[in-house]
Amino acid sequence: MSKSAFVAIVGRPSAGKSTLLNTLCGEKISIVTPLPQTTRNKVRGILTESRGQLVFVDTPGFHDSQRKFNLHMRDLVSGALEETDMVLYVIDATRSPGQEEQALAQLLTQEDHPVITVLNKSDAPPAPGWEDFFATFRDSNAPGLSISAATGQGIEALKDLLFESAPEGDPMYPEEYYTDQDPSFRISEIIREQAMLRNRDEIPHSLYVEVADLEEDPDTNLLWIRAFIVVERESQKGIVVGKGGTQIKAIRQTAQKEIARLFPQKIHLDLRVKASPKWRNKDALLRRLIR
Ligand SMILES: Nc1nc2c(ncn2[C@@H]2O[C@H](COP(=O)(O)OP(=O)(O)OP(=O)(O)O)[C@@H](O)[C@H]2O)c(=O)[nH]1
Repeated sequence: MSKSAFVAIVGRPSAGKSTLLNTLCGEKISIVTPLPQTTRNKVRGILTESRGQLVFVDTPGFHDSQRKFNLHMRDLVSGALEETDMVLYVIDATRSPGQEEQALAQLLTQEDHPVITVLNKSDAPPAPGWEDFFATFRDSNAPGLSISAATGQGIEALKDLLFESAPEGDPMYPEEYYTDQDPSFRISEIIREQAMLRNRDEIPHSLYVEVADLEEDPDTNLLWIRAFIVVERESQKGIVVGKGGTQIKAIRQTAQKEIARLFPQKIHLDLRVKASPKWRNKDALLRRLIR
């Protein structure tokens, strides 16, 4: 009988959840940047092997704060836990445990589902404090495993553990699927990754990407995409566009290349910047962005 499970990946911002999802599934599913809280949506990656199927839900980094934006993200984490069979708890071993980690660990001790805890970034020197942390925490959860999502170290052992702990069941998705995201979402995530990487110091979290139009021309085998990078303030538009448009051009070119790797068609990306004041406090928009 084969195994089948929904697995929620949880952890503090920048713990390496998206990198781990990509390493486990062998495809670039979730965007990865060095900035915390890059992941805003539940993203599914699917790993199918002869021993079964694991469907991963990549949750936003857990953040213990009252801001509206963070509250939405926290609801999303709790929601993701309800829908899953197992939890993969990712810890960044290079950062000492703090209050946030305690809060998350506490939340997970109340979990009915199996929790598999991994110490990530084992390729880098560990921070102090983890031994004490585990003395109070590890007993109530699954054994810890040292891994590196970046180098792949410990990933096979982790897969073994995940499949062993998964309940029996039939696959939920066809074998060839590795994600169930819709195309415009994947396109917007690729553009957002590039925009964030290139605006690191100035406006990291105050931008989102809207795919306004997707048109396919079967005669020329061209996929035409119009997308907007939306910033909070008029004054931020110039930063994203860059001197003489060099920055937006670079974002467009790199994103277009990345998108072309996912689709069989030739890609034309028309990319523009616009301002939508205070988008982060608008409830309706947040609900649409954080699905
Ligand atoms: N050295 C090292 N760096 C890693 C490893 N895994 C992830 N990183 C880096 O850690 C940073 C954050 O990685 P992400 O995968 O985006 O982290 P995340 O937990 O999904 O972050 P959020 O989206 O903010 O919740 C990136 O710069 C990664 O390259 C690892 O195993 N070793």
